[in-house]
Amino acid sequence: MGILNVTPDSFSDGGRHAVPDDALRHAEQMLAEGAAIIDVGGESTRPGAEPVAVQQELDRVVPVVEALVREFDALVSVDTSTPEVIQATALAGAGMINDVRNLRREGALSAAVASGLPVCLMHMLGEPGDMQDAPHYNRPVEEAVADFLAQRVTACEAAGLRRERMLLDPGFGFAKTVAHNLRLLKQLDRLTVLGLPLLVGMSRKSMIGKVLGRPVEERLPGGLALSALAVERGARILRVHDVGPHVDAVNMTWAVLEEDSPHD
Ligand SMILES: Nc1nc2[nH]c(S[C@@H](C(=O)O)c3ccccc3)nc2c(=O)[nH]1
Repeated sequence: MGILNVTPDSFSDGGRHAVPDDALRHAEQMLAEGAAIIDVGGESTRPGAEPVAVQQELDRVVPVVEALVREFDALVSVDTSTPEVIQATALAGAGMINDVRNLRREGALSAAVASGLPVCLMHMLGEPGDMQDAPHYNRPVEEAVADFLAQRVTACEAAGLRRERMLLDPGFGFAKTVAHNLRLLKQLDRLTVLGLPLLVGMSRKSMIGKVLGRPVEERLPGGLALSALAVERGARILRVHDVGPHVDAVNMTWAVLEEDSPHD
């Protein structure tokens, strides 16, 4: 899953129905490098960011989804928590909803159910603005995350979302310390018991920066190690910036995991 950030300053004419060519070129590059999914999102998850106005998010995201579906026939995932954006992008041909707030916004869950699209349910406590204020769990974090996700699956199922339309994501970096993130990856296989595909997003995140002391532009080697470990422990979708290198890391990991010739 290649990350496509569509921020207001990437538009030439203030964002009114313009599709930034650099967004399309970036998506084309990621698809050429082997991305199966393009994740289109505004900056709604940046900690402390002021909430984006609905119309502004629509103007920013819908034209890009339309262009990606038209130009590349790619599976387009939409990174949004806004019901109107879920509805509009589903109509525009989006193939998946990626809401880091777990459809908790008023109307989001019903919009997701009505869209019939697959939904990624991700663990996060609180909101991006305050989630990193000394996150604390009074039990092993992987148990807290597994229980949270199991509860979200049940709640979404009760609202009409079919289980085979759900993906799970432990939410690396959301309301977690570095130790929480490392332990969550070490125990990632425990989430596979829920029987749903796992999506993970660790690319360029501070968990890499804090362990290796690397700035965000030098975190690819650390990220590749995490991708290999995540696949080995059951992840099936990796949300990344540098698609090509992660495709190689995943293919290398699969070559090892699938090797089963007992002898030459
Ligand atoms: N499903 C899924 N969606 C995601 N969206 C993101 S935004 C994140 C980033 O660093 O990319 C981020 C976090 C905080 C501020 C800015 C950007 N992370 C994930 C993830 O881990 N899983």
